[in-house]
Amino acid sequence: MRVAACFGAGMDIVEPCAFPLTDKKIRAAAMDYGAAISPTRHASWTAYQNSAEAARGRLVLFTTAGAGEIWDFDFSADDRLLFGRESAGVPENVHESADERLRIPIREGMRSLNVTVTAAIALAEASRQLR
Ligand SMILES: C[S@@+](CC[C@H](N)C(=O)[O-])C[C@H]1O[C@@H](n2cnc3c(N)ncnc32)[C@H](O)[C@@H]1O
Repeated sequence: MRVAACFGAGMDIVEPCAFPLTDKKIRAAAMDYGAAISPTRHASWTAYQNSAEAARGRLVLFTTAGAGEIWDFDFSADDRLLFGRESAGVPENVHESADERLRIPIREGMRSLNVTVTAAIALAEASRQLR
């Protein structure tokens, strides 16, 4: 939430979320950034896909199994950036729903970045391109 707030991005949370998020926990996690961002919650992937939030732009999934490197990708202002669970990434059907699948290259032998770091790198690169 802090990363999204700092980069001026909106935020959606699609259940099942890896973090046990109650409204109270969301407020606590947001600290004083809560005024700057108010995540929209979706009960399931299907609910998200049928929502107004999902009606525009490309769905750009960040995944260690990404076909393309983030550094070669041209971001658009209405792209929706999608990140997976800390434990297991995204399920196969979500992976297949994405319009684009991007990888942040990391050192060989390293499994993955954590989701917040991934989001920060992705939003920083998108902001750099669209500034
Ligand atoms: C800790 S990772 C999930 C690890 C999980 N075992 C997997 O293989 O997908 C959490 C999320 O961060 C993002 N992520 C982590 N490292 C990444 C990388 N190098 N490139 C693209 N996305 C990455 C993905 O969205 C991933 O679902």
